[in-house]
Amino acid sequence: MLGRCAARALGALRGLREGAPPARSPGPSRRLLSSEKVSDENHSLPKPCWSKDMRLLFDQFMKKCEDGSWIHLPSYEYIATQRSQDFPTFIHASELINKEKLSQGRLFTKSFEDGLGFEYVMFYNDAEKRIVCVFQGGPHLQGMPGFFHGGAIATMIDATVGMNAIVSGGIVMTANLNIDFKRPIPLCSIVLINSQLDKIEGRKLFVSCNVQSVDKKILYTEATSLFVKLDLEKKFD
Ligand SMILES: CCCCCCCCCCCCCCCC(=O)SCCNC(=O)CCNC(=O)[C@H](O)C(C)(C)COP(=O)(O)OP(=O)(O)OC[C@H]1O[C@@H](n2cnc3c(N)ncnc32)[C@H](O)[C@@H]1OP(=O)(O)O
Repeated sequence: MLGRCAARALGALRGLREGAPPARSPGPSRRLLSSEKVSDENHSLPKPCWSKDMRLLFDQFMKKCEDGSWIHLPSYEYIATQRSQDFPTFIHASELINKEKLSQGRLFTKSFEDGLGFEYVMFYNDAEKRIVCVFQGGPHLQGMPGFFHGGAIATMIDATVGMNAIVSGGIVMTANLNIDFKRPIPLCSIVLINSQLDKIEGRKLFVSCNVQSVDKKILYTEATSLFVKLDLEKKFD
């Protein structure tokens, strides 16, 4: 059975609608703060740009979801801020945030054309409080020729441990992220990001992770992180 936090966070990720379809859906466009129309497409479903191996891993994890021990997490390009009722103070009280610009906000990892940047899908195990992210990085994530940029790896790590913290604890922000880059990751390869919630102390959530090759023979990266649950009474300005 999912914990309350996880269920709420998952509900938020699904558009804050109980029972909203997690599947790819051509459904109605969302209306953000401006009149701009945006897509409701769930990007965590197979696309033509996914490699055969990525698709295979997706199918394997979807199989694990059948008994309910794993959950396939949806992901969207846009977070409709007026629906993010869990952090109204944080989003709406700050005079620093230009509402028109906010309406154009787009999740960083979803701002590349299909196949060129971050292609990924995450699976969550509530009993073990962990997430596995299957990540296929595209050619526009290059750093040293032939390898992924360290910032791109850090981004995917932050997204994965961040999601682990959100589904485990609610609305959090990254306070600290330590990364050991042990081996360069070949450009366009597929890797597994294994994230684990280690402990919760008050508002602090400690999450660790590693990045491995699909056959688990190569340990590319290790990381530890601290997420702090937002104090919704505080103003960030
Ligand atoms: C509706 C749902 C929608 C969901 C939608 C999902 C969308 C899909 C998202 C995918 C996932 C993306 C994940 C990306 C996540 C980011 O990228 S977040 C962006 C980067 N992070 C930031 O910009 C955060 C900037 N920092 C801050 O705003 C504030 O420092 C924080 C982190 C909120 C903490 O501030 P605060 O609430 O005032 O906390 P504070 O009282 O100072 O400290 C609380 C405790 O934490 C400790 N602490 C704080 N900072 C540190 C630190 N750096 N080191 C060690 N200890 C620390 C303090 O010592 C204190 O400890 P105790 O005394 O309680 O033992």
